[in-house]
Amino acid sequence: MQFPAYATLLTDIRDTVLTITVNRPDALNALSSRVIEDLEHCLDAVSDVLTNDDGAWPVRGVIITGAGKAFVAGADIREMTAMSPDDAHAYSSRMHQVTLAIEQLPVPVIAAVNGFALGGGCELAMACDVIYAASTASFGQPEVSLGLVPGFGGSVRLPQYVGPGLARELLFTGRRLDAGEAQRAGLVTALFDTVDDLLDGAHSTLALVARQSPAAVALVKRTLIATLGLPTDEGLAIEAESFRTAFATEDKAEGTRAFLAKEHPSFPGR
Ligand SMILES: CCCCCCCCCCCCC[C@H](O)CC(=O)SCCNC(=O)CCNC(=O)[C@H](O)C(C)(C)COP(=O)(O)OP(=O)(O)OC[C@H]1O[C@@H](n2cnc3c(N)ncnc32)[C@H](O)[C@@H]1OP(=O)(O)O
Repeated sequence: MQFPAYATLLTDIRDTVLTITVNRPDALNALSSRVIEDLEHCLDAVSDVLTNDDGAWPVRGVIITGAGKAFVAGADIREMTAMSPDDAHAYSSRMHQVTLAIEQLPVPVIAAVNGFALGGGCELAMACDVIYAASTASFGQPEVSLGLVPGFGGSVRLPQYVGPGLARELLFTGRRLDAGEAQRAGLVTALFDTVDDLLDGAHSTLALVARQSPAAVALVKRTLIATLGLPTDEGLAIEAESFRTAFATEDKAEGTRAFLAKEHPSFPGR
């Protein structure tokens, strides 16, 4: 799978794992209009390749990380100074579509947070399926210190990650969490000493995913997102439908066959 050269992103595919690196280190990878456009195009390209039904899965997992000492230090404050309220609403809506595009990718997306994940950076990480962090990472939603409020999903996703009480404290104070506090709060799933260990850890997790049924992994991601926050009975009804869907897949036939034959499955991917 080939990607065009993006002005603000680096892309690299290794062993079916696509790594997307936000690459504006001089501005701590701040989300400019150009970064947003590049993210939209890159995610569209991945989605186009993965939403066919030929069973080909050139990408089984995605890592999003940042170049230099930041993951993403938020929306570009320079660009926002001249932004009108209507433009701000339009960009917020565009960024919401970026988060939804990440959620709709049929493969797991790991945010490998290597440094500052603030404002839109923390929100980008929370749109991913799992957040891994290096000990150098920090998180926060400092929008109130700029006279702003979150515009990239933080008001919705932060309470889902850390609970309503801590989310309120973080959004009201704008204070940061270091990597350890972020892990204890449930925002970070795994903590690594160095950025190299962080990226290796994310690759290792996605290598384990790549050994599983692509169709089942895509289906369970879809189910997790569809049921998030629903009343239990409604969530269970969606799960039952997903269970039905799995039984119609070639992967289910292969997975159950291989187990009984005491073989490793060779999943068709559909
Ligand atoms: C017209 C089109 C506009 C499209 C763009 C806007 C899209 C809007 C989309 C909406 C969705 C986003 C909504 C989000 O919820 C809102 C936000 O994210 S608000 C911003 C939140 N982030 C912050 O407040 C962090 C700001 N940065 C800092 O506090 C500090 O930089 C730091 C991270 C603590 C690091 O401090 P230092 O180590 O001292 O480093 P410097 O401060 O010197 O920074 C180095 C260099 O980077 C520049 N920079 C840092 N952060 C940003 C930023 N967010 N935007 C722009 N530039 C940034 C900083 O100015 C320095 O540059 P230099 O002075 O060297 O030129």
